Amino acid sequence: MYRLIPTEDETGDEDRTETGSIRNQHGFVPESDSPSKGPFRSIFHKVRSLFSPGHRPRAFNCSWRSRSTATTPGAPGNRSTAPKRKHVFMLDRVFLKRFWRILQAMFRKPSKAPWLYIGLTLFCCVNEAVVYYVGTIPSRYYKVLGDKDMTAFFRLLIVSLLTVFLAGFGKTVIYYLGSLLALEGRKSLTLHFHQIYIRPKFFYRILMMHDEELDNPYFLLSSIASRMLINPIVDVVFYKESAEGYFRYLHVRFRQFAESITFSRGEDEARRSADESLDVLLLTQLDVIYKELPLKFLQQSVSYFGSILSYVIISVPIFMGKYDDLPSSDVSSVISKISFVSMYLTYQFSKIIQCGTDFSDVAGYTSRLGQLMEALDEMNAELENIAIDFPHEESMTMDASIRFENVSFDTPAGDLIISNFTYRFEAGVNTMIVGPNGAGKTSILRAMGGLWPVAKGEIILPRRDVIFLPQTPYLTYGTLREQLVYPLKKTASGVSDADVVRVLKMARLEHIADTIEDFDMAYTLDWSKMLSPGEQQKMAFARLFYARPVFGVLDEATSSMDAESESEMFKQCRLLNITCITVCHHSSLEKYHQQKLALDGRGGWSSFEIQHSSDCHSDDIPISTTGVGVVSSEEMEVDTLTGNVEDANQGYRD
Ligand SMILES: Nc1ncnc2c1ncn2[C@@H]1O[C@H](COP(=O)(O)OP(=O)(O)OP(=O)(O)O)[C@@H](O)[C@H]1O
Repeated sequence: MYRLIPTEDETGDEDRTETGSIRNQHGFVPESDSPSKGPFRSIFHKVRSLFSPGHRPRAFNCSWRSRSTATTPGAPGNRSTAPKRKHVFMLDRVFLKRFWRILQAMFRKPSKAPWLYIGLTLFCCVNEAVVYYVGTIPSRYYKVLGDKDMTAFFRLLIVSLLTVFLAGFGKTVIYYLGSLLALEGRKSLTLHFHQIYIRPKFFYRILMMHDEELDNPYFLLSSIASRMLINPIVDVVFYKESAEGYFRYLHVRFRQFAESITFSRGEDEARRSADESLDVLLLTQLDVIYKELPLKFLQQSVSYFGSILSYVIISVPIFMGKYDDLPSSDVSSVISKISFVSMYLTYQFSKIIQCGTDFSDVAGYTSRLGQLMEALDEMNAELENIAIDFPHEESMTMDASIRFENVSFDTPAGDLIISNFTYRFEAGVNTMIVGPNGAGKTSILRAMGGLWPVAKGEIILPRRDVIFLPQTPYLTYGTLREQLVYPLKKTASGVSDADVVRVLKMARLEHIADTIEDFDMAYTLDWSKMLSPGEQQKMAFARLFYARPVFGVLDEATSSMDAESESEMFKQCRLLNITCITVCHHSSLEKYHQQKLALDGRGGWSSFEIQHSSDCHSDDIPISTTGVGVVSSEEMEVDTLTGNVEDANQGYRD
């Protein structure tokens, strides 16, 4: 039996529940928040609220930076009072800055995009000259036919056929170069994002971060037409892209949780949310269509107007008698030429207007990409500013240990996890971390792994000798050999077949070695679908046994295994000298550990040596007490496994 003093803030846990930003998240604001003018308006309103700064899909809800927003009106945790702020994305200095960054990313070395762009521009210029020449051909026909000049006619015929082919060839090359440029641009931009986004520490952080309001205070003097016609489109294109992203994300989640949804008969709910998000998406698309209508109208009108204008222009000199001296064939030729030139000019003018529509799309995408880039920048700066962010890495010394020195840190929502925590995980001493749900057991591991920053103190660990095993391991697509060496795919070829079989046997997965004949066959099937949850956890242990680190940090890593397999995993760890730091809920795991670290869920903690006599469970004696949770026989009893104050020791007696 052991006792803990609860910290002064008895309500801490409840507060966390109420203000924790992940608790109250829905894709949409409550109906009461929506305008009451029918479902159409209501859904439209949802479009805005869905992508308002306060909204985030569930997995994206946390940020240390936005801690204050978690408790302010309009923050995710207070959805019902969220003000409906409207984001407006405009053509302004921020847009230009973002656009410039995107261009830099697209055109950076070793991309072929710059050369393609230069080639495309040159070709377009040459082709424009050819097209112009083709356009003037009919006027020459008027002339040669009017003069009944057969030689000139056949000469013109050959020349015009050649130029027409040349123009067709030019258009095809332009299409080809344009497509290559699009592919190359996409490749360099995506590689750029991969490079800055999928990398240590960053990946997790960015997925956990908040949407930030990246409004800008700057405005450039853009034209009135742009303000009136293009800017509204930029705005809606942004929302359309967001809606598209959310819609796809939802479907990815359905795929991921298909089994759970089916077990809980959640198909109707899934369909409802899919339908709803489709409504939102379609409405944003409709919005884009409506907003583009004025531009389309202008564009179409200009092109029709051009054809009439040409005759208006030519009528002036004709009625003024300027061509009275010319033969009628020459007059027809002049009329044809002038009409072509004016139609050509109006066509080019309408293309400029078309560019406005296209550009508004580009501006919408730019807003979205720009926001992502800025968020990544901020995250980067944040990481660099956190002095004690990533635990110090040390190479292995004789004194192998993981040390927390006076460490305090909070959740991203600002709730205290642990305060002044000084602790040493010794190599050779298996330690279990226990405490009620939400006490911060996994958070300690997050801090250890550098996923969460610590506000104070220092964590020192021999990082290369620590491997983390989460409750749900990540299984990659690929061969069995690659699965075992994950994440060091390149080293897979160095693993012999005998080694593969050996570690699989240790992890009680020998049947997989029997089933799979070729360890290098890349299975297109998802491994996580081929293996049961317990087998997936065993695969993670197989990786651990292969890597043989000094510390294996196990976050409920055996929760899906049968008791015998679980025991086998700890036995193998002992044989391989892997020290286990285990987050768990079951007292049955005590027999594999020598030390216990108990969190009380209020920032307090305490540590105990586990006595391994047959009836000793209720007699655990605290061997060290530091920090907030000071042990005292006079204080409240807390069962650190269940977190249940009344039920203290019940689990042990059982
Ligand atoms: N990304 C996050 N943003 C905000 N709060 C979080 C986040 N992740 C966890 N928390 C909060 O941090 C607290 C500690 O979470 P943690 O996962 O460490 O608990 P735990 O002790 O491992 O719980 P369990 O026994 O249920 O696994 C919880 O209150 C949880 O709501």
